[in-house]
Amino acid sequence: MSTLTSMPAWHALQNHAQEITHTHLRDLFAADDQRVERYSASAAGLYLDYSKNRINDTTLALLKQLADEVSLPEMAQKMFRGDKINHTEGRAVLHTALRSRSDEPLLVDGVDIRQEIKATLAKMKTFVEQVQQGDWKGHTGKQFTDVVSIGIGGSFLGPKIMAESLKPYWNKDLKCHFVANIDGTAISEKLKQLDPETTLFVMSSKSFSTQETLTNTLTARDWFLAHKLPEEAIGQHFVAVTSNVAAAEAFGIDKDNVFPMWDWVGGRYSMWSAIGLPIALQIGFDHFEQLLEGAETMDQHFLTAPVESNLPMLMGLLGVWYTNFFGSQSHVVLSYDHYLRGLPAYIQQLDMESNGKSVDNQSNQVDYSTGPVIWGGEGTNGQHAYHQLIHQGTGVIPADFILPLTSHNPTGRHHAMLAANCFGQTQALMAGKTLEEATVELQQAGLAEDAINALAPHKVMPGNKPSNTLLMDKLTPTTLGALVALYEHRTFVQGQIWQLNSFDQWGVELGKVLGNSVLDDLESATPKLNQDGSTVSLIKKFRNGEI
Ligand SMILES: O=P(O)(O)OC[C@H]1O[C@](O)(CO)[C@@H](O)[C@@H]1O
Repeated sequence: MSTLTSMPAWHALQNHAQEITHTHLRDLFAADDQRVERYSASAAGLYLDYSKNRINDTTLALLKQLADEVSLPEMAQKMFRGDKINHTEGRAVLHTALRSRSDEPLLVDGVDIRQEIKATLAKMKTFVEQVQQGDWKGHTGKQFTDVVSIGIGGSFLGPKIMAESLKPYWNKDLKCHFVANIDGTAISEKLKQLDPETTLFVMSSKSFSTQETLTNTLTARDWFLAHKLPEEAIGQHFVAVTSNVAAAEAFGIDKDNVFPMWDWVGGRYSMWSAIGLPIALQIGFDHFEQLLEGAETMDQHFLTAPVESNLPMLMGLLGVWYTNFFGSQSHVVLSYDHYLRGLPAYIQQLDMESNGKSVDNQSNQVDYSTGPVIWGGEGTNGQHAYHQLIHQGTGVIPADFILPLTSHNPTGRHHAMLAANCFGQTQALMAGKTLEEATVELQQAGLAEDAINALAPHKVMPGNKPSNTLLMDKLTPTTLGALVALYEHRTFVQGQIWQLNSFDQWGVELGKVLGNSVLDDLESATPKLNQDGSTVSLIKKFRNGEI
């Protein structure tokens, strides 16, 4: 038995789950007209209603006890102060420092990283302003109209989704595009739309060794030079963001055009660093700073608020409650805002790359479930698709509903209808529809008894399906920064409970290595073909160009 599953709080939660599983959320609401007041909290411009969860005061007390037994508050302090909690890579985890305005020195290996962060932000600000004002132009003297950000994983999804989410704040004279995939179609389709004279490329790679990013950058460079622009123009049109400045220089990027980042920032936590340069180019540096400010406010809330009102703690602990005591294997994130349609994919990367692990911090195989599948999409679209499974499927799929109260595009009754659908879904998931209610409905519709008996069970909605509702006044850089930081800390909370290192990602490495050996076999005149039968057969089909 692992340390976690032998903790007193874990046992108490197991027993408590047996009891509460017989209680319906409907009854909990009926018994307590103050339930939403008691089970809601606000911070950093966000309001969390967690009353539609299968919890009572005992649940919360036991989850808090579990957090204490795994020393969660101390672990959070360790992360913020720069202890090397990413122990498998020997690295500190300091994305929080990127958005902190504190002047107190923060040392990593004897270096005060506050100064490096400040200097990099200043360099970003100058660059963004130069591009916006046309002081940094293309080689032929034309102002930039397009930015192509080339990167993948954490060096892609954060910038892309934040830029997309903040469209109302865009600098209208500049359009950021994003290319990640090694599929040549991605970059080819993008380049077809662009004029090299007015295009700026930002190459983002923490390691500066990622196959997709290096290859796409070389393709972009070839395209650029093929348009009769000289080699010496590269310096004006290509900049890089990396922690490996030497490799960027060796690749041909001018040293002055390299924006540094550091190994104490995980890729999926890096949009707050210079990896966020495309965001700053798209929305302006002031708005980028507001994004950081929103995140910093959430950081302080996470560090200081008691568990009962601590949004990341509550959301993280509730996730553990369902994963480990109700057998939930997935968690759905539903954005009721078109601009936030990409957020579920961002949280998917953040959470699944962080907590998709099965070996604990003591290097033992875990004997409990860890990170669930994170998925989701945009409301109301999902209501006409996968919500069916959430309502009437066999498992428990906890859901987060996210809604800004004010739209950036007030249009007739649209926003009220959007909100009504959002709230209505949480109500339906919670309350459901009983057999008696379904029967009465069908009787009122005039159906015969046999038909009612056959149909009514299909119309039963079990309800008792948990959800959180997250509201904000409006989607702004500040509230978005707080929202993303909330999910980062939620991921941290769960990783700590599960005793995982949420900051490495060894699992993706094997695929990269094998991919390279397969590539040799696809291209070599004398392939080794020493893989398994299936892989060899696939390689041969590719080489022959026919199935
Ligand atoms: O920024 P890099 O070093 O190019 O890495 C890109 C991504 O690749 C990964 O290492 C996983 O493949 C991510 O963690 C990272 O964000």
